Amino acid sequence: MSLLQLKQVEAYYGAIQALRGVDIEVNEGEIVTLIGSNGAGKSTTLKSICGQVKMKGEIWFNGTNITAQPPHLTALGGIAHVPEGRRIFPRLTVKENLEMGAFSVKSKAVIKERTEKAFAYFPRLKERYHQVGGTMSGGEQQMLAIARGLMMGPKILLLDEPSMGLAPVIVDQIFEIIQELNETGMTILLVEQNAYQALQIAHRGYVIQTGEITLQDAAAELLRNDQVKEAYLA
Ligand SMILES: Nc1ncnc2c1ncn2[C@@H]1O[C@H](COP(=O)(O)OP(=O)(O)OP(=O)(O)O)[C@@H](O)[C@H]1O
Repeated sequence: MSLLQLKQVEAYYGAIQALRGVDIEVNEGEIVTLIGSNGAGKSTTLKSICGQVKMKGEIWFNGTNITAQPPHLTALGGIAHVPEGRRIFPRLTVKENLEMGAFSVKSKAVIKERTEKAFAYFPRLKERYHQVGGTMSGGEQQMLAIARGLMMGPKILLLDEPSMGLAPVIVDQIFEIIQELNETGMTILLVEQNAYQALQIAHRGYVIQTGEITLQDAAAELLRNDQVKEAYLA
């Protein structure tokens, strides 16, 4: 069943058009990856889902038209956006960051349960529970950013370049956790420049070039595709 659907999405920064007729569908239970080079429009695609950019076209989520819905409502509605660059609260502890992620959750029991669940995926964060976020390593901060996204109990995770700037061994860990999250039921839209690794864990993928989707296929097919190999896997 289709959980998220972008229909003919166009996005603009003032006079600059960043997306042109983007159609993307994410089914429940899938990892879908959106790959493309610098400036192709990957982050803008996620921003358009979360109401952070001026757009035309339609966005449907879980049977509801959420086009241009403001970001806090998208979050409340079950979409967790983990933006590029690990934007955690650097002066707050791991605990406080996670609590901020659950901003609308009133029940302490639910917050506790979700924190425990997050620790099951990210044991490192449990060890760092009272540490100030900004003093942790890049990989730990990325883990915290994802864990914070989980605190609202979302139906889908939108991940913007979780591998950016991290050492290869840490990237492997992050991708493993993404796969685990998916195997335990989370639907994921993964934006990546690291096409090879993203396609390894994804079910399907889309290629975006200067704001347009130029290819879409099963991830395994994209890994074999000559154009993809030449442009993104070299
Ligand atoms: N705030 C902004 N103002 C003006 N133009 C912007 C803005 N943000 C992005 N753009 C432009 O929109 C286009 C798409 O950018 P976007 O950030 O979505 O690309 P991306 O594929 O995510 O690449 P990157 O990995 O570099 O973030 C680019 O041409 C970029 O220069």
